[in-house]
Amino acid sequence: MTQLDHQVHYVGPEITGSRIFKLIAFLYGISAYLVFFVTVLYAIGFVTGLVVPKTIDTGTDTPTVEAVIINLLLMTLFAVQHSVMARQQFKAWWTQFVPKPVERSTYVLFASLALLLLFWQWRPLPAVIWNVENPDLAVTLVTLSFAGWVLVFTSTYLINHFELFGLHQVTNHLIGKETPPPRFKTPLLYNFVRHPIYLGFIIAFWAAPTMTAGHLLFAAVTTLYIFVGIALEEHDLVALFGDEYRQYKQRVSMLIPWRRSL
Ligand SMILES: C[S@@+](CC[C@H](N)C(=O)[O-])C[C@H]1O[C@@H](n2cnc3c(N)ncnc32)[C@H](O)[C@@H]1O
Repeated sequence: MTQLDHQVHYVGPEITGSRIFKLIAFLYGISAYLVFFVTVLYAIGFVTGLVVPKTIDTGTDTPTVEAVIINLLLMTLFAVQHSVMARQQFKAWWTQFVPKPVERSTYVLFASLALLLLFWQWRPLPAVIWNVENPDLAVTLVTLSFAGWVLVFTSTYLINHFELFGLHQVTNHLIGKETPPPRFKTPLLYNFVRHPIYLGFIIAFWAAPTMTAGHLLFAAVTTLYIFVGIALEEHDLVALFGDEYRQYKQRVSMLIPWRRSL
C-alpha cells in the first residue's frame, strides 16, 4: 500500500454492492441521462437559433473583446472537463472517490453542466459574416444542419448509446451483471469514417444560412477542439485495441470518406 492509499477513503464493494446503493446509483444515472438529453435538445436550438429562448446570437450586449474572452473561457472549460475526465489516468484516480458504476454518468453530468453554463453565459457577436439570401439554399443549409444532428444521434446508437451515456453501467450494476470491457466496433457508418459523431457536429455547427461572428467563433473553436479530441481519443484507442485500431486507421479515413488523410 502506498501513502496515498492510507489517506484515501476508497468506495469499496461493501457500499457499492448494497441494494440501496444500487438503486440510488440507478436513479442518479437516469437523472444524469435526462440532464444530458435536455442539454442536447437545447444545444440544437442554441446553434440553429430555433425554438429556445437564448441562442448563439442572443444574450447580454458585451464589448467585442470581452465577449470573445468570455466565450473562449466557456469553451475552454468544456474542452478541459471533457478531455481530462475522459482519460484513463484520470478515471483511475477519481474512481477512488466516485464509485465505478456511476463514473460515466458523473462524466456525462459534468459535461452537460459545462454546456448549460456555456449556453447561459454565451455572449453574442452579431456582426454578419455571411447571409444566404436565396430561400432554397437557406432551407438546404438548415436541413443540412439537422442532418448533422441526425448523424450524431444515429452514430451514438451504432457505437452504443446507452454505454456512452452511462445508462448501461448503472443498469448492469442494479441487476448484478458485470459490465463487459469496451469492444472495438466498426458498424455501418464507421466503415466510411472513423468519427461519424464528430463529423455530425462539424456539419451541424457550420451549415448555417446566417453566420455571425459569434457563431463562427463557436464553429471554429469547436472544430479545432474536435481535432485535438480525436488525437487524444485515438491515442487511447490504439492503447486499448492495438493493431486492430492501427489497421482500422490505415483502412478508413478520419472524417471525410473519400480523403484517406482526413
Ligand atoms: C463520443 S464517442 C465518439 C466516437 C467516435 N469518435 C465518433 O466520432 O463517432 C467516444 C467514445 O467512443 C469510443 N470509440 C470510438 N471509436 C470506437 C470504435 N471504433 N469502437 C469502439 N469504441 C470506440 C471511444 O473509446 C470513446 O469512449
